[in-house]
Amino acid sequence: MPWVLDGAGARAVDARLEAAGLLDLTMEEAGRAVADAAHAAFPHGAALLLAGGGANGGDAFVAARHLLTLGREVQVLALPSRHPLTRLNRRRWRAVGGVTRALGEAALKRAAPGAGVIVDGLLGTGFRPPLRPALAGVLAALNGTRERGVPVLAVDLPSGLTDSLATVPDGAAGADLTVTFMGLKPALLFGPAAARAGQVQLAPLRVPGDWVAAQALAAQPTDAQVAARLPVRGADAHKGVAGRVWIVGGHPGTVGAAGLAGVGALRAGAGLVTVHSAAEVPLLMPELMVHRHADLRAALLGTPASGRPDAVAVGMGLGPDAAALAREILAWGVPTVLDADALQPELAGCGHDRCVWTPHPGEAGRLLGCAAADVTRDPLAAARALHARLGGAVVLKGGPSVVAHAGGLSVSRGGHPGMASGGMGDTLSGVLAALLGQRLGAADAAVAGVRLHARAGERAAARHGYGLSASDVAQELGGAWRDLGAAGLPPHMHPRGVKFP
Ligand SMILES: NC(=O)C1=CN([C@@H]2O[C@H](COP(=O)(O)OP(=O)(O)OC[C@H]3O[C@@H](n4cnc5c(N)ncnc54)[C@H](O)[C@@H]3O)[C@@H](O)[C@H]2O)[C@H](O)CC1
Repeated sequence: MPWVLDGAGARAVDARLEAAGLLDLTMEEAGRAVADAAHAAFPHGAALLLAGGGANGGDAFVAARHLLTLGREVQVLALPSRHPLTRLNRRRWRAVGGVTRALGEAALKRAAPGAGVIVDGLLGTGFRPPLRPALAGVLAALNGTRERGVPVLAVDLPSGLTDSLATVPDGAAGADLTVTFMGLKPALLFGPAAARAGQVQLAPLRVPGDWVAAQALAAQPTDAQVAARLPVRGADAHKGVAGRVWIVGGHPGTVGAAGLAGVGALRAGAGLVTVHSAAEVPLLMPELMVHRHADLRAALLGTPASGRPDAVAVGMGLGPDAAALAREILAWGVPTVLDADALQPELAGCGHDRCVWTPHPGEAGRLLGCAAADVTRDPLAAARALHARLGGAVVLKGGPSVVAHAGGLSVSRGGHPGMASGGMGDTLSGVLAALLGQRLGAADAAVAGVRLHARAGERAAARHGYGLSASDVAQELGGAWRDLGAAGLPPHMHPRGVKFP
């Protein structure tokens, strides 16, 4: 299981490693992983390693030693070594004949132009902004060299990024490849910080798995683990057992939202999908049942309990009265997806444990009473706060999306930037409602639905290129299901029982 781990979590694991006398071995393994990655990705020319005073610099000294044994020409520029293991590995570097010169802006500018790769081991999880002026010039020179075409490999995270945040502090370095240890740092997953890190490789290191799991902020389930959450359908299934789903949405001007949610639900396996709207919703698929109601509220609330669906998605393009209608639907107690106009602060406390709430950062800010920028700065904290307020499962949409539920946080993998287009969230709501209708709990539906949708987006991008429509993505949902490895498996072979948060 790949974990998401911030600097505080990594330090807690380090403390256990140190108490066990293993921290030196862990740094050796970390530095060796850096050397192997640098040699594989940038096999030509001299390697120039930049070592800071902390343990991040210690990793760089270890990497220098291993690059030498791999036959590379190696230069090291270093700040004074403060961490005991950094001093130890600096001595070991000298013991194998390595030379260390003092790092400064001028020394870097002299050494960098001929390098085949620069390894940035200046600042890792121990960095606290703002950047001190003495290092600002060094990082500016590093960025300038990279812009002129010399590739940079960052150790753990690019120097000057804050491990747990998606924002980029002034003066931070960029990298082409980042080799990170034990767990993915949030900065490597979200927003502009992630864009600075280039390609990310996780070196889990041979640390007891439960030590890392105990400190992890979130999980990033594999596709096999996601597949284990998808519903299993017997060979004798019929539409009545595959879930009756209602889509409640649409308003003059936003009728497509409800139709797209309906398509998402059908493509994610719902047995019967009915769209209820106060407006004329286009019939995007003839298999959808579309009802226009002069009085939507009266029509829905007049339904006897026996006629209620197995799952509802409410809010997509629903318009100004969405919160009142959503409140009454929530009182039914049926599994419910709340999206778009139904994501209103006054509904906090009205939900139940079979609800999935699907805000994007703007809607999340509205629910939390903060700016969208506060949400995108620390999406894990925002998702946790939303779950504390709303319960059930929360899908904080983004690239990647975060799912918060009673078992913890889960970060989705994959997707495609072309999915940033109108209607994509409506389709997701339909997918989630379909999974709830097929008897998945809120957490399973949220984790599996988000990955299914992201995988469909990857497939749509492969087929259509960059600009993707929600309809393109919906068409790929069946293939995405198959890609995840779940469809067609008979129940006794289905990989259920894999537990993860
Ligand atoms: N558990 C693991 O994942 C392992 C990680 N390792 C590496 O250890 C670093 C973290 O090491 P630490 O000594 O705690 O901190 P850093 O080396 O990142 O930074 C300390 C260094 O930075 C200076 N500094 C702090 N803030 C600023 C600032 N604003 N401006 C300038 N300089 C600053 C500070 O003075 C120190 O000198 C982790 O990232 C991994 O690379 C280990 O290898 C073991 C396993």
